[in-house]
Amino acid sequence: MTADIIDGKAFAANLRAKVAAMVPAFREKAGRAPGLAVVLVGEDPASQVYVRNKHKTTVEAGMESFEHRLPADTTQDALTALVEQLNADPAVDGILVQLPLPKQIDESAVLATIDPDKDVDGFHVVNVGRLSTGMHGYVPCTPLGCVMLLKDRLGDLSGKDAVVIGRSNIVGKPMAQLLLAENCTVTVAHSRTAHLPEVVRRADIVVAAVGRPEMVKADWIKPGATVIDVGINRVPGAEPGKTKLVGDVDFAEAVEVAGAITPVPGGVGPMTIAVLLRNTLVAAHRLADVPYDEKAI
Ligand SMILES: Nc1nc(=O)c2c([nH]1)NC[C@@H]1CN(c3ccc(C(=O)N[C@@H](CCC(=O)O)C(=O)O)cc3)C=[N+]21
Repeated sequence: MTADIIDGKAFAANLRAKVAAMVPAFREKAGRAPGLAVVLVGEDPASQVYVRNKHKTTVEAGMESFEHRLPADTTQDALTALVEQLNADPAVDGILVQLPLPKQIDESAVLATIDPDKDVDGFHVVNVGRLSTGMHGYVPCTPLGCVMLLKDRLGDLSGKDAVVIGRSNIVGKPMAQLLLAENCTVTVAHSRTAHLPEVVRRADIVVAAVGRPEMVKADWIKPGATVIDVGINRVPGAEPGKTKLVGDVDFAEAVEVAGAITPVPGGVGPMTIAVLLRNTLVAAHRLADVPYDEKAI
């Protein structure tokens, strides 16, 4: 049996449309548009593509987009000063500092400077703490997008066995917290996990976020399981000089065993940006004291 393909691209387009539909009422009440500031340090080509996409989708949703591009040799102090300026700017509801940052910059120090109430990435320790204690804060966009896809597919996730492969601060750990909050039994596996294929084979839900191209094979997957592939790996393509994107799951194999699976591209990636807009909309409501119905999106 072949798996259903989870169309993250379509789901994300729908989510963006829902966000956009809520912007006019916010503008009416607050007298301004929701605003998202994106800070990019350096010239990494992949990061430039993401930042351009974020700008485009933000504007399409009727929000204000503030782009700040700084040179690769930017100092810690200069970046901190910009973040503080954005913290103080009433037109800015959400701040995203594109990661990774150049070597000379202490990433966690920069994230700690962002006002937690404008931290739409959910990377500030205050929001990490809020998530792990069940308080309202901001949840990282990629894992929140994964949970939306899972709930859309499976409904109630209570009692499901979930295995998250990867323990990063931006995906693996918050993913585990979110699944726990959905009453899953959660295992966090990683590069040192013993008998990884066996561990993954127990799971009703597999979330692969390790950053290794096509690592998860068909015989690691329980037949009928739901597979969410967070990996975005650029590898050599069929023709010389060309590249292609693949996930952390060997899609061609896994699609024959799984019940449902996200493709790469067109799966989790587009969800990340849609959730960023959703988080910015929520931040705008909270900062402007306009009531927001958490059940809306
Ligand atoms: N502070 C911060 N927050 C982030 O959320 C953040 C970041 N830094 N640094 C980089 C990663 C990566 N990321 C992606 C967003 C969208 C796609 C996406 O839309 N991908 C498309 C394909 C895009 C392509 O073709 O290259 C897809 O999977 O279909 C991918 C990756 C957000 N990130």
